[in-house]
Amino acid sequence: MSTDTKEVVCDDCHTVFHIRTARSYSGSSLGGSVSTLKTPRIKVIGTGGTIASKGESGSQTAGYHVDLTIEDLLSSIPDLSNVCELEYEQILNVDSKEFGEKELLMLHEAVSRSIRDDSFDGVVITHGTDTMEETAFLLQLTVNTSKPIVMAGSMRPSTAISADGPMNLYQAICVACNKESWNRGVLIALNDQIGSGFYITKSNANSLDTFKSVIQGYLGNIVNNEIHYFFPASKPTGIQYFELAPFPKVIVLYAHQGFDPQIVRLCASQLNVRGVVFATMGAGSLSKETNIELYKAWKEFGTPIVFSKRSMDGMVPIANLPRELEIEGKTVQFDGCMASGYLNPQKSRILLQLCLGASMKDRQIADIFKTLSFGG
Ligand SMILES: NC(=O)C[C@H](N)C(=O)O
Repeated sequence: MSTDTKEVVCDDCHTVFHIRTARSYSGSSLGGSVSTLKTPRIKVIGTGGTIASKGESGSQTAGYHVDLTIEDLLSSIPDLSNVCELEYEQILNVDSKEFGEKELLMLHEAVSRSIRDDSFDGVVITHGTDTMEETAFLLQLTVNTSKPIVMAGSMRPSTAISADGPMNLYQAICVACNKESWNRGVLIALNDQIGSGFYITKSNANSLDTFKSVIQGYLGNIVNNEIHYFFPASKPTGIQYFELAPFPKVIVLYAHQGFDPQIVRLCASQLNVRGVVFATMGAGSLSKETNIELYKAWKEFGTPIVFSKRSMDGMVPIANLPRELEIEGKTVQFDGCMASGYLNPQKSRILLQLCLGASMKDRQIADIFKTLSFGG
């Protein structure tokens, strides 16, 4: 494998990045799973996460730290030269809890640039699993392409006995090489399964079998180098694309018994919050008092409120929104509330940010949620 290293300075934050590119050349395709005649060419973008982490011993599966480059990771996979040509780029090396606007913009730029490059057949992103679903959702709504974008991560650090990273990354690269992966949107390939980045969520904080979208299901399965898709290629229902604009401040509030409704006013009045997503109880339940405070915040500060849910599965239907409220004997119309449909709070937050970034008003935002998050 030949390697070139170049230094690039980020215009935005002036950070110096060492971008390493390497190519491996190969002959045969992989166990019948690669259906292109030419050897696929894949861009791998490294951002960090547990997959790039090291612990002190083989049995340590918590308290480890990011310490491996994407080059280290790729060189731990022996069979890659039989699969594709690849080029890699390290844009970040952080735990995914550190992802914010700056990191997302950097990743978005690197993905868009790689997708525009006709020489690449697909893109693989290594990423921490904690916020992988958020990044996948954002990319899904901001990068319009038929090429596969596949996210890979791991639940065990590279030093663990039975580390899952190398196989997960290998499989993600195989998924990106596969012609059947085109036109399916952003994919998350982990633990032998392929899921839609639009819907899938991390369901277990520790287990290898963590990414689930129980109602929507998996798109495919990977066994012994074979990739099996269960359905023909399609993207999530109602998909549409947004321009990336500066992210307006949108927060998620978590509802519970005894929730203090004053928090809503505090956020809107003191913290410059432009939108609120609520992880409601059940399918849109908030106390009467909380709904009244939400209405007041919307009236006074124009803060749209998205009603999402604490439960991993199910949805918030429009019928459960508090569209009419009784306040001091008068009935008021609360048009600033929207139902998240099937989207969880963290994905709803990103959608609300994209809508607000596009200067959309309440009704347009409600329409976007209806089109995008109700599965048609
Ligand atoms: N499994 C993981 O990747 C968790 C890690 N904390 C991260 O998200 O970066």
